[in-house]
Amino acid sequence: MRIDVITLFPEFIAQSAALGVVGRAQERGLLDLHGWNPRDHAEGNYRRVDDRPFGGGPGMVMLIEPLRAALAAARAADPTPAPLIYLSPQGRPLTQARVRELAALPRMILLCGRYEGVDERFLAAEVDEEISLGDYVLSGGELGAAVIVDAVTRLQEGALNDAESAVQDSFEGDGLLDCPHYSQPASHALGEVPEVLRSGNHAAIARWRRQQSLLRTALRRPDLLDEAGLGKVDRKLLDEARKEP
Ligand SMILES: Nc1nonc1C(=O)N1CCN(Cc2ccccn2)CC1
Repeated sequence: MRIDVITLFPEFIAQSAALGVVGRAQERGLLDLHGWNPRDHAEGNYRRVDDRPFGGGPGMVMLIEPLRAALAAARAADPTPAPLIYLSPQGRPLTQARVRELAALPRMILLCGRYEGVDERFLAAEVDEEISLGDYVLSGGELGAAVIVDAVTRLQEGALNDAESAVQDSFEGDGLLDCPHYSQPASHALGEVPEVLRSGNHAAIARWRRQQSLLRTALRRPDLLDEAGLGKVDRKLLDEARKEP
């Protein structure tokens, strides 16, 4: 998969993608990541990329022409069609379902806004989709871009080893929250490891983990439970867990 990121801080994107799974995916040729800085395409001595908003008000707005030139350079670098996705609070909140759809694309171009945003004429003319990381205010779109790069790269074939795939599946597979996890020591001042996890009874362990995921989801994210469409077995497990003291 190829991802192009239009950003005033391409080094941030490169550094955030250099580590762990994403760094390994780049080494394996599973991810082809490119940064495009509008400032490299800005005219004049000061290479302006922003200016004051018409109508007054605080902050600055990113100018059309440097963005158009950076986008043109990105598209000229590779003929593969790609949607232009703008990270913004006005976008659709990012979900794992959308991540899965994006991960299936051959290429995408991510636009990271700074300041008060981008000239609306550029957005209207060029942006295919707006995605929000969540209902809070960041300093720019770069963190959102880094999140999308990470989340879609993890879904590229060959990006994860078996253990990492199992973790991904355990969280993503059924849309429930993960169960609690424990390791050494079995006994600690902070508490004991649940006996079932030390029983060696793999059926009982699987049942306990499923039940804990269901209970945790019911308590913390009942909205996810509704979406999960539980069957009879899961409902019975959850009812049993809810009755426990
Ligand atoms: N929440 C988020 N999920 O994605 N991005 C954000 C986010 O807060 N930001 C900060 C403002 N930037 C510039 C901006 C300002 C106003 C309108 C549109 N764009 C975009 C990125």
